[in-house]
Amino acid sequence: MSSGVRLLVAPYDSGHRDVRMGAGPLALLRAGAGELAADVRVLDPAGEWRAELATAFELNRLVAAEVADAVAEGQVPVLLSGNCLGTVGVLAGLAAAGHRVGLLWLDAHGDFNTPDEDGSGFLDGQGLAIAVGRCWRSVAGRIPGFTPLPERDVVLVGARDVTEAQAAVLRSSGLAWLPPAQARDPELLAATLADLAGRVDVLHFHVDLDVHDPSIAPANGYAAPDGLSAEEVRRVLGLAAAQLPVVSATLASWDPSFDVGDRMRDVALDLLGEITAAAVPVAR
Ligand SMILES: NC(=[NH2+])NCCC[C@H](N)C(=O)O
Repeated sequence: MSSGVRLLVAPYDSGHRDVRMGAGPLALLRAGAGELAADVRVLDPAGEWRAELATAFELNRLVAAEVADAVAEGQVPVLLSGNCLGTVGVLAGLAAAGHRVGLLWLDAHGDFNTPDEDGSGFLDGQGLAIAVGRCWRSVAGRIPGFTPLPERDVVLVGARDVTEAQAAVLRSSGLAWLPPAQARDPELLAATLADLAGRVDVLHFHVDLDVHDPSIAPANGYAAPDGLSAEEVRRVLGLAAAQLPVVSATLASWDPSFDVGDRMRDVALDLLGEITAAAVPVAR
């Protein structure tokens, strides 16, 4: 039995507080996200100066410290984040427990861009690339506990809004990429997760809410068609939890200004409830 969820709230998007996707975490908190948690911590970098790269990595250091502390207390860390990049901090914080961590990353995008190829200049589109050590290694290396995850320990689920160039990079990488059609195939999904379970001991469950189909409501300004239903996302969680202990989670990238009748908000809250029920504290 766990001593509960420690909910970490990182209300930033690209260094800006409580705007755009950075508004999602506090809106979820106002809608009751903290009710199932034993502890809620809102994270803010020290000082006044904010800059996209520096603030994002400072947040990651705060996340890593909180995650390490939560794990030491037998709690399950769950991060509500404006940016996907926050998962890098969660992975770093888990490291102290000494397990081989697998990463299940649900997203409409690959977030696998690297700076020299990324014409958009959007740091958060590089989050998964950072997690596996493809870029920003020096600043990521200053997150306590950070070590790049082996690509073969990553499963990317639901990514579909990818250019040909991005797809080529994903295909030639070591990670397993299941676009929506494959992600909807329970047997393929279970086999992919079973394969992962042969290599890792525990799992981090990462969800960019834009993995969902925008017919629910667009999760953010990057939403793309042919996404998963809320039920399909919950099924991914269920299949994952059947194979591996899910020891932490991230819900990221919900921009409330795109929501319609609070539908994506409620999908996020439901999923948070499912995560709270399914997750277990990492054994130490
Ligand atoms: N973390 C995110 N919100 N990522 C969205 C990235 C979108 C952008 N079009 C890309 O591929 O590169």
